[in-house]
Amino acid sequence: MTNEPPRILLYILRRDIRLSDNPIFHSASLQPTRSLSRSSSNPDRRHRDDSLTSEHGGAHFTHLLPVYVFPANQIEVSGFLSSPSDESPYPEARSAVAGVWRTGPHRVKFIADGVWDLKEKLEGLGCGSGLEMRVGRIRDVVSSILEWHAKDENEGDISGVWITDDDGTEEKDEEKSIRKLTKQHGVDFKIWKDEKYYVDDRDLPHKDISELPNVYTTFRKTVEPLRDRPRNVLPTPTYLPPLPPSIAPQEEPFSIPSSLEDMKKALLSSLEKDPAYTLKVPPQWPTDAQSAHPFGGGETAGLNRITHLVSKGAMSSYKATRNGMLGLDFSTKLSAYLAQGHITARQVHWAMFEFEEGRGPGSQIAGYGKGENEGTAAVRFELLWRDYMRLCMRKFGYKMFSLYGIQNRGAKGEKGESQSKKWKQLHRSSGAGDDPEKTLEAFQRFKSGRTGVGLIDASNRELFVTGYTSNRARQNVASFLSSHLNIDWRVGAEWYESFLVDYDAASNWGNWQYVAGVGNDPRQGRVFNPVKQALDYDKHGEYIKAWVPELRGIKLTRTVGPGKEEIDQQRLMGLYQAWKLSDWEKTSLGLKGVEWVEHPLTRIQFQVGRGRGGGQDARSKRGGGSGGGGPWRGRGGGRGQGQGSDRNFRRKGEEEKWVRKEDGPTIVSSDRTPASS
Ligand SMILES: Cc1cc2nc3c(=O)[nH]c(=O)nc-3n(C[C@H](O)[C@H](O)[C@H](O)COP(=O)(O)OP(=O)(O)OC[C@H]3O[C@@H](n4cnc5c(N)ncnc54)[C@H](O)[C@@H]3O)c2cc1C
Repeated sequence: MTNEPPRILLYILRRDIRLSDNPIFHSASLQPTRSLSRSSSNPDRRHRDDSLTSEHGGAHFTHLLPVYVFPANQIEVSGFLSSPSDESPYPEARSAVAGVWRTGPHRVKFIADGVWDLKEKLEGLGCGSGLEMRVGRIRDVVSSILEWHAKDENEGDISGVWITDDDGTEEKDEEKSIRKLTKQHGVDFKIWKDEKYYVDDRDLPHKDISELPNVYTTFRKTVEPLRDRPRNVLPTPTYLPPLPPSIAPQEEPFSIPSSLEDMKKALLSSLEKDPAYTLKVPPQWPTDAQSAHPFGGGETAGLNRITHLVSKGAMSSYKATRNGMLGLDFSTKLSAYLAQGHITARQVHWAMFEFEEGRGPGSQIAGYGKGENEGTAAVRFELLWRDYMRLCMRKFGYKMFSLYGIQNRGAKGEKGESQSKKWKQLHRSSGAGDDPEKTLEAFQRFKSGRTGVGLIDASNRELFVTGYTSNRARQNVASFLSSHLNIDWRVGAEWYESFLVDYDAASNWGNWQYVAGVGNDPRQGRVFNPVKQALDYDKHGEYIKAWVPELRGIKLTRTVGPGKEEIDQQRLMGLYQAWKLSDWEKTSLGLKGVEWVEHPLTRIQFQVGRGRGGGQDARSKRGGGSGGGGPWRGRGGGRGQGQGSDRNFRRKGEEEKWVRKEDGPTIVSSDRTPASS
C-alpha cells in the first residue's frame, strides 16, 4: 500500500446483508489493491465467476466502507437518540392508512441479527474490513458522509458510491436522490443488479418490464425449465479492502450502540412504550404453544437453515407438507432470510441441486442423487412466485399499494363486470352507510385474534406473538378481512408489514392484492371459506387449539366403539366458530358472555352433512379418526393434506350456498396460484 490518500468506495447496504453471493463484495474483493494470489477463485462450476464485475470494471479504490442504514422512514429510530431530551428530526415510522409501526418488534430483531452477523463476518476476514451502521434517511446519511470527506481531504476521498438495486418505490426514490447527491459531489455512482432472486435479471425473457405477463403461469412458462435457470453463486470473498482510517461519524442527535443487545434495545424501545400495540386485548403467548418460526436472522443462520432443510429431507417432502400450519419444517421458513438478502434464492437452488446430484449432505434421505423431485421442484416453483411479485413491483410501482391495485378499476364480478367495490374505511365512511367507529373496532378485534372465527383468530394471535403465520393462514386472513369483513385490505397489508418477520414489500402487497381481488389473480372475485379451510387444513383442530387456548377444552371426539374415539365434524364446527357451541358448553368452558364467542364479527355459513357424500365421506377421505384433543405443540402438521385446490374458494355471493352437498362443494377449477397454492 502506498502513501496516497485513501480512495474510498462507499457501499450502502439495504437488503443485501450477506458476504456470500454478493456482487458488490465480490467485485470489491477483486480490486487490484491486493495480490492475485489471495483471490478466492474456485474451480467448482457453482462458484464460477459469473458476476457483473467484468461488465462494470469498477472504480479504483483503496478502502471499502460498507454502511448499513436503519432507514428512518421504515424503522422507528428514536431509540437511537443520544439523550432523552433530544428530539428525532424524523416523523415516526408509521404506515400511511392504519398508522401502525412500519417495522414491528419481530422484524427489527431479525434485521439487527443480520446486520450484526455480517459485521462479525467482515471483521472475521482479518483484513481490516468491517461494517458501519447508521441511522436516518439513507439520502441524509450518504450526504453527511460525502460532506464530511469533502470538507477535509486528509480524511480521504469518496471515489464511488455503490448500491444494490431494489424495486420498491421508496427504494427507487432513494436511488434517485443518491444519484443526485453523487452528481453534485462529482462522485461515481453505480447501482448493481440485485442477484438475490431465482432468475437473474439478465436472463429474463422480456426486454422491457411492460412486457411482463400479468398472469404468473404465463410468466412461469417463459422461464421453464426452472431447474436450468439460476446462475451460479458468486465466490465468497476471503479478502476485502480495509475500512478507511477515519470514518464520518453518525450525525447527531443519534448514536450507534456498540453491542447487538443494545442495538436491539434501541430498536425496540419506542415500540415497547406501548407493548399492546394499541390493542385493548393483546394476544398472549399460550402455554405450550411453539413458534413455527423461532429462528434468528443473519446469513449464518440462513445458510444453516438451507443445509438443515436439504439434509433432513424437508425440501424433498415440501410438496406434501407445505400447507401445514404447525411445526418448524412443514415449509422452508426461508422467507425472512430471502427478504433481507441474508441468503439468495440461487443458494437455495444450488443446495437442492447438490442433493439431487448426490453430493453433499442428505445421503440418507430418499431421493438423494436421483435428480429433481416433487418437493425440490415445488420449492423452485414458489421461489419463482417471489421473483414474479418483485417484477410486478417493478412493473406497477405505486399501484401495488393502491386500493384498487394494479387493476386500477375496482374489483371485478363473477362475469368480469366492473364493480367498483367499496371497502369500509377506518377513519371515514366509505359512503355505503358504514360507521368508521365500528370498522375501527372490527379491525381491533381482527388484530387481537378475537373475530370469533377460529382459523383467523389463531393465525392473527400467532402472528402477533411470533411474527410468522403460514401461507395457508395468510390467504385466509387476507380473504377474511377484505371479503368477509369488507374492510380496506390495505390496513391488513400494513398490519402484516408491521408484524411479519419476513415482510417483503412486493410479496406482501402483491399477495394481499391477489387475495383482495385487485391483483394478479386471473379469476378475481374469489373468497376463501375459513371454516371449509379449517376442515381441510386443521382437521384435528390442533392449530386453533394451539393459539386460541380458550378453546382447548372443547372435546372434538365422540365414542364410536369400545375405547375408540373419532373426530366429530359437528364438534369441530364449535371450534371453528365458537358461537356454535351449546350454551352449557360455553358455560362450562367459561366462554359464556365472551364477546368474540357470543358476537362474532361474522357468522360463516357452513354445514357438515351426515348423508351420502357428506360427513361420512369427508371423514373417510380425510382420515379423521384419531383423538381430537391431541397435543398442540409444534408438529409437522399438514402432511398428506390436499394441495389447496380452488375448492376452498367461493365466488362472490356464494357463501350462503357453500354447504357440503351430496355432490360435494362447488369447485372452481384453476391453475395453481399463490392464493391457492
Ligand atoms: C396475504 C399474504 C401476505 C404475504 N406476505 C409475504 C411477505 O411479506 N413476505 C414474503 O416473503 N411472503 C409473503 N407471502 C407469501 C408466503 O405466504 C410466504 O412467503 C411464506 O408463507 C413464507 O414461509 P416459508 O418461507 O416457509 O415459505 P415456503 O412455502 O417454504 O416457500 C419457499 C419460498 O418461496 C417464496 N414464496 C412462497 N410463497 C410465495 C408467495 N405466495 N408469494 C411470494 N413468494 C412466495 C418465499 O420466499 C418462501 O420463503 C404472503 C402471502 C399472503 C397470502
